[in-house]
Amino acid sequence: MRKPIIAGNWKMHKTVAEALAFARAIEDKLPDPEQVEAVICAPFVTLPALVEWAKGKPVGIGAQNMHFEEQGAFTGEISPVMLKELGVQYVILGHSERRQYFNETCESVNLKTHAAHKHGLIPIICVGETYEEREEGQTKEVVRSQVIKALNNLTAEQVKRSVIAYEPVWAIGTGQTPTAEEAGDVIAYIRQVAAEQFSPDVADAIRIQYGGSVKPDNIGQFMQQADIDGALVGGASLKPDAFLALLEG
Ligand SMILES: O=C(CO)COP(=O)(O)O
Repeated sequence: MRKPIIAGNWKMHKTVAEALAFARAIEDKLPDPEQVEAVICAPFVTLPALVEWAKGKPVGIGAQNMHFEEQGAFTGEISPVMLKELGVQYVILGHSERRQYFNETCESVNLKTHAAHKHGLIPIICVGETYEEREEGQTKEVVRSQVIKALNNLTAEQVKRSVIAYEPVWAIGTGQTPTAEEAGDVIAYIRQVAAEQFSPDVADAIRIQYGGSVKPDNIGQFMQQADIDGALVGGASLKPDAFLALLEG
């Protein structure tokens, strides 16, 4: 059985003070970790305070990006070693905003995925088609290529520990979503790609989230799809009540 994983992606929101105010507002209301894995992916500068706060609580803390090298002359970058030392457990890789604005490529996502596993971080690997690609009927082709490249040369055990987030680019921050059935269909296809690239056993273990305009009032329909194992949520994860409602499904 795959445990659902609901992750908030705060993007470039919240100062340390705001992050801690959020943390205090949810800390007594977090759900049973046997039922759902709750994760907050926050800006780098808030991670030390959030990791400290999260100790012993049923919530994991993640970063939103990292470099693939352990150290070096990469001004402005953060390495997996630095995240690991802090006690960060997850890292979002290949988010469409990073692909669009910060030159992230399928090749760098693959290097980062290997680096994440080397340092014991769980990668949340984002894939998804643009509006134009969807209009041209290329959704599955695009997603297939992104998944195969991201997972290239990983071991079966590493893939099983990875999380994939299917985030159609046109659904991010727009209030538009595919239907739950459409999202479920693409996610089932991603599982099929993982079965071909690795094995049915690996495909059965890897968790695949849906992301893109997920809110408390629509998460239930996505979670009802057999192949959808959770959600990666932007805007709606910023408010304590909404985040708690998302965790309740
Ligand atoms: O990009 C997203 C999560 O990574 C989705 O953002 P929204 O939930 O704000 O659409």
